[in-house]
Amino acid sequence: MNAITIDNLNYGYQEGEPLFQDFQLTVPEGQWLSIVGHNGSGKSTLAKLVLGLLEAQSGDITVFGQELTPASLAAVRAQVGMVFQNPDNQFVGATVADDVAFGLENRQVPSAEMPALIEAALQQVGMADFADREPHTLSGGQKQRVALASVLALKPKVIILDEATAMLDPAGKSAVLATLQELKAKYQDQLTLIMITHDMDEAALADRIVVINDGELALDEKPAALFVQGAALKQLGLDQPFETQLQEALPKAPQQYLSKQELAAWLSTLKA
Ligand SMILES: Nc1ncnc2c1ncn2[C@@H]1O[C@H](COP(=O)(O)OP(=O)(O)OP(=O)(O)O)[C@@H](O)[C@H]1O
Repeated sequence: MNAITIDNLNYGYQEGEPLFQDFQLTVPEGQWLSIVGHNGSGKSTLAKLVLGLLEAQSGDITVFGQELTPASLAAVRAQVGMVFQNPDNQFVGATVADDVAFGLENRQVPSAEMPALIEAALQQVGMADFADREPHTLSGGQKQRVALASVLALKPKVIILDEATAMLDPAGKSAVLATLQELKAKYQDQLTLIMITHDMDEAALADRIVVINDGELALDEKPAALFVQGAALKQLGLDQPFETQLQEALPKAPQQYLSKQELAAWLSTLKA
């Protein structure tokens, strides 16, 4: 089954200025998809269209077989969670636990069931010990993990992360990405991840990367196949990952794509 199908999507913010024209994208259930593209290419707009925060001028968006319409909006949103870029704009609760509770209350989960659900969600992101903390006392990475817990508590089948690590320091970013990897390992095909990012190291974690360029799907590849396309990426305003640039600058390096770990292993075989 497909998690998301976007068919012949047409959307523009202004009349006569289309951003997406007959746009197509299918995301199979359980896939980890990265969406990359230069600033203003349409990535966030696409996420907002899938969540029904924006309404397409025409075309169909289907989430697990259910077409997105005003009538199905609530049912579709129940399946799709979203984590945004700014960790400070995502909190409504006075404490971490209150914040996770907020979404559950909206879903009218009986209050007797809430403590266990909150505890389980916080545990999954390694934040169970912070339940009573005020969100403003957390680091950026911790805040994003709580935002993820608030989404997870609602048991979504799809999580969209829109530049969710962009404002984090390296440690915060690593913690969020490690959490995502753990979640994916745990839920496997039960969880579809769509990660909008500028960061190629982050995109490398996905099963598949699509490059959006001015509302068009420019490239659609597995990470290893995308990263060797340096010239095409440059033309689309993107860089290869650092290790791929390094590999290509080394005259004797293997010609095929090497991950960071594989390149390090190859470098360590070289004699001084
Ligand atoms: N509310 C809006 N009203 C009018 N135009 C908008 C609005 N939001 C975005 N746009 C325009 O639509 C285009 C796509 O923007 P979008 O935010 O989807 O791109 P993006 O790929 O997510 O960019 P970034 O990487 O900078 O977040 C841009 O040209 C942007 O200026």
